[in-house]
Amino acid sequence: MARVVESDSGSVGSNVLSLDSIRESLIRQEDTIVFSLIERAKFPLNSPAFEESRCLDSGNSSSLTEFFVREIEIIQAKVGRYENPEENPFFLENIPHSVFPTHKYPPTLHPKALSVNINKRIWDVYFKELLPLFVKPADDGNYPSTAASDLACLQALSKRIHYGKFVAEVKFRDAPQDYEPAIRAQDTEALMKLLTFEKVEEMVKKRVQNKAETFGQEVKCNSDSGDESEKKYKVNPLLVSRIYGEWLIPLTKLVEVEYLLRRLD
Ligand SMILES: O=C(O)C(=O)C[C@]1(C(=O)O)C=C[C@@H](O)C=C1
Repeated sequence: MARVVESDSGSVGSNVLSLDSIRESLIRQEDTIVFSLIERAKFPLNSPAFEESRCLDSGNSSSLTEFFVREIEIIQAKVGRYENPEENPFFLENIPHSVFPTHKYPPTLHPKALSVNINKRIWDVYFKELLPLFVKPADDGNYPSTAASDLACLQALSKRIHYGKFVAEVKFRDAPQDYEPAIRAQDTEALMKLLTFEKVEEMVKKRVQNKAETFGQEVKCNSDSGDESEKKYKVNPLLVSRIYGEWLIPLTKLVEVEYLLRRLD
């Protein structure tokens, strides 16, 4: 098995995969996710930005955040973002082709991978369930910066969750004899059982808690580190662990199952 070319951004650049290399990438992505949550916590909820249709463009009814994400995705598509199988747009329907020659990514995934996109669900989960947990319930009117921060979170979460396609592919290649019967039977429960490693999940949750403690602690100017119990964090580390345990890991597993169900098509 397993020669893997991995870039510093933690992305997979070869069609030869291993579970270790994929997990390394997920670990690197934790940094991006934890930092993006910490950055978002600078702003209050600012719910009118994503709840109210405020667009003044004729014939266009969308929230400021939706408008912002759509427009940014268009420009990012034009420079080739979505040629990369690790990236999945939120607004698929208006994604243009790249206007530059693009890198030819090795065809690592089954072609049906393209049809696995749960960004609508991620959008709803993020705004309705996650965001209210870690930002102040207030409105300071600073919607453009808030929307930019939301986009950073959404893209980091979406990439992590859709990485489930790569995890599933490598698990399938490592043990096709185990996965094929469950895929042929379209047995989601059996697939879920096969791909679950509870010990790994526990490690992930503990590690992201540690990262949130390390990256998000308030740094004092004197060398006296003081009483541990007085330490303050920009985002509650236990909450970051919970976000992984209750949302990110289950959604990643959902993507794994959805991908596997199509793997023999
Ligand atoms: O590392 C794996 O094997 C994965 O499938 C990823 C992941 C996760 O989301 O972190 C999901 C399912 C496993 O139970 C363990 C971890």
